[in-house]
Amino acid sequence: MAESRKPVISVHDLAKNYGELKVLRKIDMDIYKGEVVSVIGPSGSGKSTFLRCLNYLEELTSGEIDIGGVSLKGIDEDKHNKKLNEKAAKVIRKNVGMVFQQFNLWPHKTVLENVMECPVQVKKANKEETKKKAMELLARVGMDGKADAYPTQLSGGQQQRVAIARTLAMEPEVILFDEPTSALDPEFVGEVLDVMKDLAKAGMTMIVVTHEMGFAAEVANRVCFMDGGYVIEDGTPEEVFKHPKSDRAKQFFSKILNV
Ligand SMILES: Nc1ncnc2c1ncn2[C@@H]1O[C@H](COP(=O)(O)OP(=O)(O)OP(=O)(O)O)[C@@H](O)[C@H]1O
Repeated sequence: MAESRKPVISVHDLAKNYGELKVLRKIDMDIYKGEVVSVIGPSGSGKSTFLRCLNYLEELTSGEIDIGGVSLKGIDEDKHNKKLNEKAAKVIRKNVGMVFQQFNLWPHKTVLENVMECPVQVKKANKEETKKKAMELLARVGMDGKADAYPTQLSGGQQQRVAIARTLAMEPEVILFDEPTSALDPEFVGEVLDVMKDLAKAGMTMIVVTHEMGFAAEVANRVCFMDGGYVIEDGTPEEVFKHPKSDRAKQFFSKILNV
């Protein structure tokens, strides 16, 4: 049992500065297999920066992130950590997928090619097998009928579902979602959330920066409320939404939940 409680991601004393601006101040967090963590908080509180540090899209100023035994370390402690981080990131990115607000599909590749690209190029996987698997993943997100379409021929919701299939194609252990529905017209939000709900049900470990309080309340089993570069609430949706300890969270929820 002890083995299963080993965190998938362990964040210790993480800080991130942009010059003088202290964006993340001191983050300590362990994330376990199968957890669906919603990261919420006011604009500018550091949510996206935190997520981006987890797969080294941002350099860490200080502190440490451990993912599956591979570490990223702050460069304030030792400048040489930058080189080590770059090496570590190559391993980490194979285990940690990311879904972006703006989908980031390759515009000149078809839907199927988008999903096949990383396994074939990065993992050097067999093309025929990858194609079969890519079609299964497209079916899983309801996009197998559009395998030969190009991204510009799709709605935002459809593009985001393809982006999720593309991420799944790398068989990640964890998926990071950075405001995956924020760029969508309201009518397409539900279809993307439904795919994310299915992933959560299937046991995928997910960290989701979102303004969708409904998703956070219904699907997440853990909610982290960030403010000013700190995680100031961390608990079940019930605990954080209904019984926040901090005045800052109480204020924030009373505004957005209209209570
Ligand atoms: N590359 C950068 N260079 C300088 N400052 C940055 C950079 N990226 C983010 N910031 C600043 O860091 C702070 C936190 O940004 P971040 O995007 O992490 O916040 P957020 O909580 O995700 O906000 P939002 O909900 O509006 O997306 C903001 O003040 C932002 O302007």
